[in-house]
Amino acid sequence: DLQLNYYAQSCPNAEQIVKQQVIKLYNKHGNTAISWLRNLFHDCMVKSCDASLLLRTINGIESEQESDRSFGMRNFKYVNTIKEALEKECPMTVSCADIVALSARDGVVMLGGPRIEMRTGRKDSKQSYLPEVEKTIPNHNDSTQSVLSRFRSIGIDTEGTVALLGAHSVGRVHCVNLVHRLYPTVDPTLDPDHAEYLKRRCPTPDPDPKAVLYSRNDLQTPMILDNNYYNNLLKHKGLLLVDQQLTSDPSTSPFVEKMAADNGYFHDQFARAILLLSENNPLTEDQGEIRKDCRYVNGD
Ligand code: HEM
Ligand SMILES: [Ca+2]
Ligand SMILES: [Ca+2]
Repeated sequence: DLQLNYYAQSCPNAEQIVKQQVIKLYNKHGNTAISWLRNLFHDCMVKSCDASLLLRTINGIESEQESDRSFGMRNFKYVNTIKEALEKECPMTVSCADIVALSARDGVVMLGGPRIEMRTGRKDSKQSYLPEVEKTIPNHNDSTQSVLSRFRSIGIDTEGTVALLGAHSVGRVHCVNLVHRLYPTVDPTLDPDHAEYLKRRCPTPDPDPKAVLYSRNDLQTPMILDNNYYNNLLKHKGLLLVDQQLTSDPSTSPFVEKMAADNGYFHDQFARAILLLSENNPLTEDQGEIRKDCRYVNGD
């Protein structure tokens, strides 16, 4: 079972080492902290927080990273940096799944978000579940009700789901995920001035998917996990349809308004929901393994 400080005996410095690495990486590449947060969502939502996301395509394994839903994910190579630091101190002891969880927790702190007390003891999967990704991770233009039902299926309520989408207070969106709101006509739920700005960022209706054209989610505080996301939604400056629609669905709009007015309330709800997400269906003792390299299952 998951417990606080699971590695107290087996690797007493484990959590400290993850934190040190997250800080070091943040100081070199600030956006690694953003990646750790998105990794938690994409790993924990698919089956379990089991590092299934981190496996590469090889030997019959089809990586979840190859799904369209994983578009834009970055910095996977720096997970290995964290793992290597742990292997040096305690070989084969700390799971990649716990690295996903703890790095997200520490990344959130670097981004000015809440401190979250997380339990550990997750095991790593022996599979990556590529076909499951589209069944569990919503698409950027799904309806609010379909998004809510996916989160509800892993025990996260409406308030928690609205808070989790506040992760889009940091990071970026590539033009391929935006242009349908700009061309041929501008989505009427998008602020016209913001639409002009986005058209300058994304000048053509069919961007090359390999091109790096993108816009930042939150122009005011792009690197801070704050409630400015909700203020942007109220100003019709949400980038994805799933973002903007939170203001028009009567089941979510009251929470958007409350979170826009109160950053402390947003942080409390965000912390609560991240905890639920991070404890979705963990693998226990005999169901998984501790990978030596987060990219590959252990060889025999
Ligand atoms: C309805 C649910 C969600 C959908 C459809 C969704 C979709 C997306 C899309 C399309 C992008 C932009 C990818 C790109 O173009 O590069 C993105 C970025 C991001 N998402 Fe979500 N997301 C959802 C929920 C979440 C949740 C729950 C979290 C974390 C708790 C999260 C964290 C992030 C982060 C941090 C980024 C920025 C990544 C970066 O800049 O590298 N998202 N999301
Ligand atoms: Ca997983
Ligand atoms: Ca922000």
